[in-house]
Amino acid sequence: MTGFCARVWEETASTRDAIDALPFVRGIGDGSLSRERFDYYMTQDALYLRGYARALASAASQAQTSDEIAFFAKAAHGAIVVESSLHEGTVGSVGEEVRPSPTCTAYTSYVLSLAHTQGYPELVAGILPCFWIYTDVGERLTAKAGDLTEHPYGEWIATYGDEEFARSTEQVKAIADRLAEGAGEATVARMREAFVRATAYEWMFWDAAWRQETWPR
Ligand SMILES: Cc1ncc(CN)c(N)n1
Repeated sequence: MTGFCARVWEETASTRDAIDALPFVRGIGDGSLSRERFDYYMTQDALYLRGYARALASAASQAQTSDEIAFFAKAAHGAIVVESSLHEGTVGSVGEEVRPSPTCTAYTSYVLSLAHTQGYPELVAGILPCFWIYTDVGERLTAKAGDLTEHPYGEWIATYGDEEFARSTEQVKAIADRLAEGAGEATVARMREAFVRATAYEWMFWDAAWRQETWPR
């Protein structure tokens, strides 16, 4: 692996180690996570996916090739329909009365700010950790858990350990590498910043779920 993705993956190694060490992630893996914490996470994640799907749709509108337009449009549909159905199966339909947590608000606002205030390369770089971190965690948890049929979070682990999801991740990585190759130094620096920040938000999102974060009253 060479190029932009290899560099930012290396650069975020400590954040990724910290993700693996999170009690929430360990608890999903060994099944010890409380239902209450998992339901909090799934509810917030359903809200996150609505914002994230908008960012993917924006990437589709900014893409310059038919393949990339189709890829991001399909990914937006997948986030809002396929992934959200996993959430609905767990916590039901999340209504307007549920408030996004501070971290959920911050992460979705951040990816949407990339969509509206930066260029397509920065947006792709900011969208990538959502694919790559979940593939990475999903593959490791799948390998560790073995047979998922009796696992309390088996459906969640199988969704992100899935080969189709991993193929989508590879496609976004290839797009990011291609965009970085053709971009100037300043754009690549902003792409790097977007990738690093979104990776940190992935850590924060699981940590917030563990704490069942709320707004100050
Ligand atoms: C916060 C978050 N990041 C990533 C994913 C995987 N699409 C997700 N469902 N939620």
